[in-house]
Amino acid sequence: MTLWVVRHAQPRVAPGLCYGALDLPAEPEATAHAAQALAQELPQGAEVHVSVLQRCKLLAQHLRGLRPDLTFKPEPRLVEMHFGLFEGVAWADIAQDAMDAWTADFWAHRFGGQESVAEFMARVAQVWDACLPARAAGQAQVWITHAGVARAASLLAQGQRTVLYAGDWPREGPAFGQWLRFLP
Ligand SMILES: Cc1cc2ncn([C@H]3O[C@H](COP(=O)(O)O)[C@@H](O)[C@H]3O)c2cc1C
Repeated sequence: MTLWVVRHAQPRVAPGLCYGALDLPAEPEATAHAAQALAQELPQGAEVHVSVLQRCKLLAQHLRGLRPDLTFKPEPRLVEMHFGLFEGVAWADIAQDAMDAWTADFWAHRFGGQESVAEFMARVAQVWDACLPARAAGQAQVWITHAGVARAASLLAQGQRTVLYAGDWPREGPAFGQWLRFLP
């Protein structure tokens, strides 16, 4: 059964800031608009796993109002990758050395000192695997989450669980308020 991976609507953030797990608010109007579109798309009785950051919770809250048939579960493992010391810092103000250290060891380095791509992929893979039995049993699954998580899901859908080189990290992800669909 299908898995929908939905990205929250536009967050309120200055352009050029590095934010991953920073708990930014989402634009209320854009969120309401995204919920309307999603409410028309999702099948009856789907199970919705929601990142615990407020930009995702707000979209889930709107969706709940429109679709009382859905069930919602908070899922901390669907939060965006944590950039540690660099959360809330302008990308332009992050030292080139820090960027280079990450590129040199993309998989295992903790950019900002908090979380590596390996650790991030491992927690997203846990949720992916946990959803498989329900999908196999015909229960549609939905994640309300972030761009990095959606890219991780694209890799998992192809059976790829390791990304050793920065150049192999997917470029394309859903735009704000949009989603990817993974068929059975
Ligand atoms: C390896 C990696 C590199 C990233 N660079 C930016 N983001 C992620 O952090 C930001 C927050 O996403 P959202 O707006 O959906 O909450 C985005 O720019 C997204 O691409 C990354 C995520 C990962 C895993």
